[in-house]
Amino acid sequence: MSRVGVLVLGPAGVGKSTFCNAIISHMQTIGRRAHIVNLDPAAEPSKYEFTIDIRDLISLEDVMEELNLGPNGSLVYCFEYLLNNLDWLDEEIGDYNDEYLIFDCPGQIELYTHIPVLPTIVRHLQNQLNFNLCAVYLLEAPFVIDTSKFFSGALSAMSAMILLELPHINVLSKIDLIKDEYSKKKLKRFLNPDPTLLIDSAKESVNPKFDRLNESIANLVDDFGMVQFLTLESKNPESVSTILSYIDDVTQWAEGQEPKEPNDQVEIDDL
Ligand SMILES: Nc1nc2c(ncn2[C@@H]2O[C@H](COP(=O)(O)OP(=O)(O)OP(=O)(O)O)[C@@H](O)[C@H]2O)c(=O)[nH]1
Repeated sequence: MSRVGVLVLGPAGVGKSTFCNAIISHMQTIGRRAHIVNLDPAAEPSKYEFTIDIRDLISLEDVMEELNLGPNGSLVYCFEYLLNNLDWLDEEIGDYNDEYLIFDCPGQIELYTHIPVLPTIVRHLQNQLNFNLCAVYLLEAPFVIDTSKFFSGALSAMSAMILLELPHINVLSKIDLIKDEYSKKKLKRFLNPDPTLLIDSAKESVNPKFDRLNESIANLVDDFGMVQFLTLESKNPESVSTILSYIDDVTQWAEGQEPKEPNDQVEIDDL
């Protein structure tokens, strides 16, 4: 018996729900069972039905209306409410065994970087419900092709990695939006870059007084192995399938397989 949970994380609008739908669709096609767990109390309707939906427990709209709070305060309230009612989640998850649960998380990254909501849920899923978990952290490819934005995105991914302490897969989403050769070339530098190249590239566009800071960040990101990104185009089944195979590996779904080196399969020239 094994339970696999995939936490899909990343800033607002990066393509988390689209990826959740794409992976469910792909798994259905190949005859595997998976379900979406919606952890966003403000979620829009999805193509696939949520098997478990936090909005059945509490919704952002109700909290804003009844407690007269703003959207951020209401979101924090919803999660504190969930943490006080984790038995609801236990009951909903019930007996889902031998299948994937894909957790579609809200885009407010402070929920995993500033307040310990997701770390608490993660420990609960691991310790009480025996989940094998991994985090898939999405960043938008068109956003990160500037070095300074890449640093900012990589640091936010690293922060989630350190806080959640889970096997972590970084993904650059919306790769189909990188069309011109110049941008493709720039993006290629970020898939598995040399820190020296990152530093040189930062020097091209950032005020020299930040050189030492950028150098430290590039080395830190490199030391943590954080600069390895897979690429995702949610409409492309092959791209979704590649990410699924990494998830299978890190969650040991497919036993006996050697873990792959991220980026081995990334062929930016094929874009
Ligand atoms: N071109 C392109 N657009 C995409 C891709 N994935 C998602 N989008 C678009 O990006 C927008 C946001 O996608 P969502 O899946 O709602 O993003 P999200 O991260 O779940 O958003 P929040 O729940 O608000 O944090 C939508 O208009 C999607 O159609 C992709 O691979 N390529």
